[in-house]
Amino acid sequence: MSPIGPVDASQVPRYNGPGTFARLPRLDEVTSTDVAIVGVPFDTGVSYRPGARLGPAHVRASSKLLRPYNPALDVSPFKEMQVSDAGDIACNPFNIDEAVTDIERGADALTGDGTRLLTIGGDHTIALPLLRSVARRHGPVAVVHFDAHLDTWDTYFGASITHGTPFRRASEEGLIDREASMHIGTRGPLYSDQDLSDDKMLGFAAVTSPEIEIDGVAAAIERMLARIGDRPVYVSVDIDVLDPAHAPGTGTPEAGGMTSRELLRMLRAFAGTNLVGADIVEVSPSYDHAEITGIAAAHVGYELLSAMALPKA
Ligand SMILES: N=C(N)NCCCC(=O)O
Ligand SMILES: [Zn+2]
Ligand SMILES: [Zn+2]
Repeated sequence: MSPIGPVDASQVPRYNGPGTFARLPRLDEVTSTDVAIVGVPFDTGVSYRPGARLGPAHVRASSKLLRPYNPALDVSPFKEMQVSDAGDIACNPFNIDEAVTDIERGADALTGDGTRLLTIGGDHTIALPLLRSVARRHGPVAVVHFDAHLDTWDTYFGASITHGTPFRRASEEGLIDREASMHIGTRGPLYSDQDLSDDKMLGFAAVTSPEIEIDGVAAAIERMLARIGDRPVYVSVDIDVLDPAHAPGTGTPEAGGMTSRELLRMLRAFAGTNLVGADIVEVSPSYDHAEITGIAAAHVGYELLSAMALPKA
């Protein structure tokens, strides 16, 4: 049976429903799914501007213009595999520990049959329970983390699970492959130079935003692919990796970031890799204008799905 694709925009105008990502079918409308899109509307872990709990609905609404064929990778992702929208994981907004358990259980329930997840957040806290779930299936994974921030800080106000700490916890818990994980696009002021030495100890390499400017995207892709090799890879995209000009709708914006064109090109390089899951986080719609950030996030999702649709090299 061939996959059920998106609603045809030549038959039903794209501003009509449904409200699923890319107008794809809902999970309960398909018999099985290869990839599920799932929202995690959680933002109790933020340290500055809130609002990412409204990210999943915003990114879905901004994804209506996506078309079925991706010329950059010569693939029709929704023909190659069944992709469906699983709705949102309900998680406790008042208790971070409980929310993290809710998210991990929700992810486990969706992936028990081998389904891969593309998660729309939510703040970056959610990467921790998502990685716990992924590592249970695949063992420690190569994490490629696109972000202005390291997110390997230790605690904020004594709290160990926040949006600034998921990758330190993931490294401590053995969820990531310390030989193969890296940040892309990091930049901006830190608390001290110890942030960088701690980060290295935790197993992360980095291609910083200034390095991308100086050496170019091709060199960044080369370093990224060399680092991950043929390991199972999990991609986490904090939308604030983009310059605020390309993604104003986010909670902790930092000047001097990547363009959306550079980011989409880097994501296409995951075609042929063993991409076991991905998330897009930190879209905060109340700071967005003209859906700039929502549209960027929707295209990020589309390129990740396209890469997932192509066979492993
Ligand atoms: N946007 C994410 N994920 N983290 C930013 C944390 C920055 C800070 O509070 O210092
Ligand atoms: Zn960030
Ligand atoms: Zn982050």
